[in-house]
Amino acid sequence: REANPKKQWSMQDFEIGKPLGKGKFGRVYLAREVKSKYMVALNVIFKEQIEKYKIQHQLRREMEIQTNLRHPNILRLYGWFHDAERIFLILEYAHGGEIYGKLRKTGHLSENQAAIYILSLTQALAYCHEKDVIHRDIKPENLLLDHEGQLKIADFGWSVQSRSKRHTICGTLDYIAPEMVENKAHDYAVDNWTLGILCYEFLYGVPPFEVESQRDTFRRIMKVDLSFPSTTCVSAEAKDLILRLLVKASSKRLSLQKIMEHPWIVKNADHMG
Ligand SMILES: Nc1ncnc(NCCc2cnc(NC(=O)Nc3cccc(C(F)(F)F)c3)s2)c1Br
Repeated sequence: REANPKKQWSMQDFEIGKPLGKGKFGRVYLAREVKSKYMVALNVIFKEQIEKYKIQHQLRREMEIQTNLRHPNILRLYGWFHDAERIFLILEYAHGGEIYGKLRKTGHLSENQAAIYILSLTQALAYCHEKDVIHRDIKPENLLLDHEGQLKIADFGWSVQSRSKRHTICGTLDYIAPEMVENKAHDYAVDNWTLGILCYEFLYGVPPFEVESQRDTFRRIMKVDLSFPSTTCVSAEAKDLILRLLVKASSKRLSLQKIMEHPWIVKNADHMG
């Protein structure tokens, strides 16, 4: 069912329900589109916040990027509207809420569940990278679950259209210096690093470099100071995948394609995709 893209939406089209969570600059509510009775999530953003932090361009970029993305593991942005003081994002409603909640409740996920989520994330990121989109802010808070437990990447508020568009526009790549090419590769590889962080967090219940002070976390990341607590039993294959993703040299991180073929994924993700 495709929302009519041309339609001008307004508050009159929706009945507002319970709050679903706190957004960055406002709140998210469950809402029902009156005519179709379709359930959506309405993200209410206050204009004075957007103006205060001068992030109008980011919000506009999210809308442009999101309207072109269609993937089972990417939360849909159906449209938006605004009134005098607020902007409303009309979003796909993820009935299962944030993965964060599930992780906090269970402590850590089974290898099977973790592998299914990592495979879904990898497929969604492969799709984004094909469209020259880098999310850059993949974290448990931005990962939602639909009514079937399917993972949905949400909140492209920090994503960018990568520069590769400009390369192709200028036609030849012959004159691009290696560091420029490396730089492009570097852009994409941030999401691969994050997959390693998430894989660790799904299996151990905490991110690998979490320590009290921000400074120490930064130091541990730069040293890739990684250890696997023996308190939680995790397979050697899972550790192998994490070690191939948490690599300082961005070009040396396992590619999205190679993640999908990794023994731990092949063995544990029963390919729900
Ligand atoms: N159960 C649920 N089912 C569906 N959704 C839920 N929560 C909303 C998840 C989001 C998806 N997309 C988002 N996008 C933004 O927030 N964008 C945004 C907002 C302000 C400023 C900016 C910017 F200016 F910084 F770009 C960008 S939030 C929940 Br809980």
